[in-house]
Amino acid sequence: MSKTILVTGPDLDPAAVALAKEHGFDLVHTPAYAESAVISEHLQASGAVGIVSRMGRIDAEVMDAAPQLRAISKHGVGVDNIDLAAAAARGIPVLVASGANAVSVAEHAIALMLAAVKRLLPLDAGLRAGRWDKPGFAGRELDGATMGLMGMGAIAQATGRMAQGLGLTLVGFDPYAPDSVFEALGVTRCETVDELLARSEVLSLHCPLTPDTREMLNAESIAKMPKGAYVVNTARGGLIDEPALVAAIRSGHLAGAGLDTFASEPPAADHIFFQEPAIVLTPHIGGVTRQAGARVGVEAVRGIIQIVAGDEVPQSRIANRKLLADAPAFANVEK
Ligand SMILES: NC(=O)C1=CN([C@@H]2O[C@H](COP(=O)(O)OP(=O)(O)OC[C@H]3O[C@@H](n4cnc5c(N)ncnc54)[C@H](O)[C@@H]3O)[C@@H](O)[C@H]2O)C=CC1
Ligand SMILES: O=C(O)C(=O)COP(=O)(O)O
Repeated sequence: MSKTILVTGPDLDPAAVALAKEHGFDLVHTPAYAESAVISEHLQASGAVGIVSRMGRIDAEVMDAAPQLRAISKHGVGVDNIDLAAAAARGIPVLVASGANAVSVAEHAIALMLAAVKRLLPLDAGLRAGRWDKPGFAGRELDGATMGLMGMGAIAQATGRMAQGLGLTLVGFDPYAPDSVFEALGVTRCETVDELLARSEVLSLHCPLTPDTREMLNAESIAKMPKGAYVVNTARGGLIDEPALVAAIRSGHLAGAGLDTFASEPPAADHIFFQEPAIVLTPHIGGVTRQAGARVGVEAVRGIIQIVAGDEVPQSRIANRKLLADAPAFANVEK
């Protein structure tokens, strides 16, 4: 059996590369943001038994190009780019590195919030262009404001803790999280998304992108937020109807936004966000720190090594565990 792992995107952290090498695995790469057909070609040419998924879709077509494939490891958490059902139908576990990048992404959410609320980028740009934009400027304090957390998982919890340090009060919505998660952090549980929206002076998105959450923030739902509120999105761009967000800022209903992710990445050069100075933008970089990169890379590679070796992997790390349990025995894999 081949001992090759295909990474869809840039190099992994050196610690992950070393772990692969130690276990006799080679790492090969596709270009960043490769189309499915290009990923398929790389899988066939390399005979890879595992994929570390960073960029690009891993769909049924890709899996069918690689009957030798044993495991798919997300380089992180969000598996919206992977067809979980197609993987389960082929007996392929999809692994996630839960929590491994949570602190880095939470720090990024706080940075985006502060940059948007304190208008750091327009003020910096004005100063560099020779303006002293102090007369007439009125910022806002965050102490005492309410932050709404959409999703109460690892990143939301870390963001919430940091926001509490700045004096924000927390409310949250997560239909799947137990009360204990809210209670441990002192977060008021909202029973509906509408209640969350109505209470959020800063709304920070931390839920996965699914059919239920796609464009959950649109013209209608934004209208339910308080006037002058801010949106922070370090989760997935597809959670937001992007033109509706810009329209709400231009109408004065929202005061601004801090966004790390786009509905389509990388965005087109003329993306509507680039014309709106009240939006602070970063290129899906929240989890890209040396510290998180080491933890995530090692977890991602370790998961593939364990599956290939037939070792137990904690069920909580398998994103398609329920689908796998229901799937017929897989006949198409080289054991
Ligand atoms: N910007 C970046 O670099 C990164 C972005 N992400 C994104 O952040 C998301 C959250 O990551 P984690 O907190 O680590 O994941 P997590 O799995 O710990 O938490 C996600 C939470 O969302 C909840 N949820 C699911 N459906 C929901 C719904 N319809 N409404 C409200 N809540 C819902 C789940 O119950 C869970 O508690 C990921 O799905 C990913 O898309 C993750 C890591 C890096
Ligand atoms: O964990 C996630 O879902 C991510 O978005 C991580 O992205 P990355 O592979 O660190 O560029």
